[in-house]
Order: sequence, then C-alpha cells, then structure tokens
Amino acid sequence: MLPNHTTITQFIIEEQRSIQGATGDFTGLLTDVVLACKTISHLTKNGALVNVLGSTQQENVQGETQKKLDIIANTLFLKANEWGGHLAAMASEEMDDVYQIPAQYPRGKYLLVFDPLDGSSNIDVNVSIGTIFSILRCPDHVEQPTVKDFLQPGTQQICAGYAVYGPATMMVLTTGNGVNGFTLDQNVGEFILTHPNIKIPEDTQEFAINSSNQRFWEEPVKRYVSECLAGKTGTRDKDFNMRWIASMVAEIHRILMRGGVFLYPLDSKNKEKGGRLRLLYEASPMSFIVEQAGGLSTTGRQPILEIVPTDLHQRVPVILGSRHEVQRLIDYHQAT
Ligand SMILES: O=P(O)(O)OC[C@H]1O[C@](O)(COP(=O)(O)O)[C@@H](O)[C@@H]1O
Ligand SMILES: [Mg+2]
Ligand SMILES: [Mg+2]
Repeated sequence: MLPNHTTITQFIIEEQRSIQGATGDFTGLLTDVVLACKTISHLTKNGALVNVLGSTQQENVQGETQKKLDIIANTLFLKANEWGGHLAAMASEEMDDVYQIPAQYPRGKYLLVFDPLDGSSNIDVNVSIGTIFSILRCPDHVEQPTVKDFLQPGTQQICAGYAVYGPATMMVLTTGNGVNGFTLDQNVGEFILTHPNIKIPEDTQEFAINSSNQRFWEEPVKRYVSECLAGKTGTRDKDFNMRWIASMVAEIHRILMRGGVFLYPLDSKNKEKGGRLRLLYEASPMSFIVEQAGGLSTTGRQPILEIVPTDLHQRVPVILGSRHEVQRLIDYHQAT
C-alpha cells in the first residue's frame, strides 16, 4: 500500500515488490537515473548563471552540432549510472559507440539507452527540453556488450521514461504496468507522484507537425493535415488546433496530459536516412509510454514497437498519440 505523498523511490520499490525474484537491481538503477535527471534539471533551471548555454565546436555521430548541455547531460548520465553495478553497458545519442562500464566498477544485467537532452535547439531560448531513456535486459552470456546486444525491438523494454524540464520538472515512467507521472518538489529534492495512471484521450482536435516540411510529405500525411486544416468546412466536420514546440519530450507530455497526435513522418528530405527521429532512444521509449497510456504508435506502415533495430542510431518515421487519429493515419497509409 503506497503512502499518500508517494515519492518516486517508494513507487519503484513497491513495483519491485510485485516482481518475483527481484533483487533490487532495477530499483538501484532507476534511483541513479532519477539522480541524473535531477542534476540536469538543476542546470537547466539556472541556465546562463551556471554557464551551460551555447554550442561546442563538436558534432555527434549524426552530424549535428552538439550544444554544451548535450555534452554535460551525457557525461552526468554516464557518471551517475556507471558505478552502481546494475548496468552491462550504455548507449546514447551523443556517443558513436557502446559505452563500456569502466573496469573498476561491477557489471550488471541491464542496458541503458538515452537521449540526454532532447529538443536541443530550445536550450538557448529557454523553452521546455527533456531527457529520454529506455532500459533493456542484456543477453545473459555477454561479457562486453556490443551494438548487436542493443538491437532489441521496443516490445522488449523493461522500462521507459522521460524527464521534462518545463515550468515544473516532471518524470513520466512505465514498466509495462501503466504510466505514472511525478513532479519534482524543488524544496525537498524528490519526485512526488502527482499524475497516477495517465491515460491519453482516444479522440483529439490537436495535431503537431513541422509544417515547414509540407512540400516533402507523402500523400497520406498531406491528406491528413489538409483535412485537419479544412476543419468544419471539410470531411472531418470539426476544427483542429496545431502546436509545434520542436522538443519531442514536451510534445509527448502535452499529448499524455490532454491528447493529440504527433508526427515526424517519412518525407522526401529524410527518406534516405529512414526518418528524422532515432528509434532506440526517442521513438521506441516514447511509443512504449504512449501505448501504455492507451495511445497508438506507428511509422505509418508498421508498429514502432515491433521494429527490430539494425543500428544503434537508426532513424524511423514517427506518428503517435490519440488512438483514433493514429488509426486514421494508418488507414490513410494503407489506402495508398
Ligand atoms: O528541427 P525540427 O524539424 O523542428 O525537429 C524537431 C525535433 O528534433 C528533436 O529536437 C530531436 O532531438 P534532439 O534535440 O535530441 O536531437 C526532437 O525533439 C524534435 O521533435
Ligand atoms: Mg532527441
Ligand atoms: Mg538529444
């Protein structure tokens, strides 16, 4: 039985109690992940005062210029999680290859994949950003995990979550048993359960897409958006609202709170790369969360959670959110 003012640690311990044979490893790992997110939250809240804004001269493996906070958040995540003995290895948007646990620390049974700072273009303009993570089990026999050990479909995730650094800092988690949201109490320094059992409304009148890409979209997406724009005067018979924050974490958080559909679809500009967003540390964890909250996720042609990854930094098309709208988009893709 959970207390009234449930902290994230109490919540995780309670979840672990319900798993037979649980050793406490998962609780330990999540506690370290939470600490890393609290530290990143502290830095984002202080911004220029603690000299974390601006860019570096470096590029990541995807050819994107890294912001200072991309690198700082990545290092914080590595340092907070490498020592505890829960992990076999880590992988991140900001590192080309698998990160091995340094030899002085014990090795554990989980793999951690993360996007340390999502929505990087918003760091310097003080708009909501976030961190996304996914926990996988490491195949038993592995001594030094390699890329292929990370190439597991989203259905095999043990846990997925994100922290959103907005007006309040929140953490949203799933372990395959529904979705729960926690708000960081800045005075106490603890995440408190404030949004139990989050459910995404099945219907919505709000969509999110970067419409500057309109001329590159495929027919099904063009059709869907033009019908939304036609609103009451078209076949949908209702008016729609549109949002684009350019932070996936913030968009998905809005959708979890009040419904909506988010699209970063395949288009002629990103086709060669397979899409815009990354499968293992963006699309897959967010799809797990959205589906656990009653929503749907797809590339348009395939459920995102069923994709068997072929690369650590693989990109995929992403459509997710309120069930009925996503189903409509799947139908439009099937019709072409
Ligand atoms: O620049 P665009 O086309 O608006 O793309 C925005 C998308 O890029 C991202 O910022 C990519 O994530 P990173 O900031 O982690 O690279 C998403 O969060 C967001 O949905
Ligand atoms: Mg990202
Ligand atoms: Mg990022």
